[in-house]
Amino acid sequence: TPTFMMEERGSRNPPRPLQKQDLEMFLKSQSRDLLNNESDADSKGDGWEENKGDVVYDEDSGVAGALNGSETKKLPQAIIIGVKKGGTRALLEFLRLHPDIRAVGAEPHFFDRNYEKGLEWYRELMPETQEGQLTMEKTPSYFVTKEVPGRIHAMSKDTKLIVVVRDPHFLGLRREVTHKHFHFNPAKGFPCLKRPEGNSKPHCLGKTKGRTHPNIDPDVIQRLQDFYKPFNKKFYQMTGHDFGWD
Ligand SMILES: Nc1ncnc2c1ncn2[C@@H]1O[C@H](COP(=O)(O)OS(=O)(=O)O)[C@@H](OP(=O)(O)O)[C@H]1O
Repeated sequence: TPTFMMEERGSRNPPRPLQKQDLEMFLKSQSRDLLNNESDADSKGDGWEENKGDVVYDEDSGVAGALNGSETKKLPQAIIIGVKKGGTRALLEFLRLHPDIRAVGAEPHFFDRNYEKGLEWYRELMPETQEGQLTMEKTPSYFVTKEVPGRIHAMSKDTKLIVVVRDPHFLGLRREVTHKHFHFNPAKGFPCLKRPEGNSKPHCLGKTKGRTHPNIDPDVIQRLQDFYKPFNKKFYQMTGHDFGWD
């Protein structure tokens, strides 16, 4: 992953404050990672690009655009912090169908990799919102970074942290996303996003979602189950729910 630097290595120039073009350059340099590898062929040309483009490149993202009177950029009130490969992209994309949710399509990695850039840098990444709209982001690696909980708490103790394990916890939103927004894709084996209005094809996210899994040696599976058993048990106790994973 390319590293974004404010000061060139070996440069004699002193570090300078973050500028708008720095942010744009950073976003472009990180776009594969930020877009969660969603630049795959099967997410192109299906009429859904604006979902992510809106974040990174559009005027509407606020990265290049000016705010009008009623819109502001807010720090996120809810963050999907993990788990990696838990379906976090799908959850965010389905949540974004709701008109009261605005989200960064890319993964900002603020609380793990970019923390030193500061909260204003982070806020600047956020989409503009109107009153009543929730701001969200998802970076699943937050879940495995020990500094993250303290850092999020320091930003706001009210931020909701969402962890996808199986049934996602929703956010007290009115019922807007319904069965009409889901289209089951048998090849992928999961539901894809659908816009009930218009004729756009269902959007199944990128090639990295719904990959063929290799066959795993049963001994390895057994070892993994044995290893995770005590952690799962603790997790069931914490959540008050036996997920039956072992
Ligand atoms: N509805 C829907 N849409 C898209 N993807 C879905 C969905 N449901 C589950 N999955 C599976 O979720 C896996 C990817 O999880 P993440 O998006 O959290 O991955 S990542 O950590 O951000 O890279 C990825 O799993 P694998 O394909 O096994 O890697 C997806 O197949």
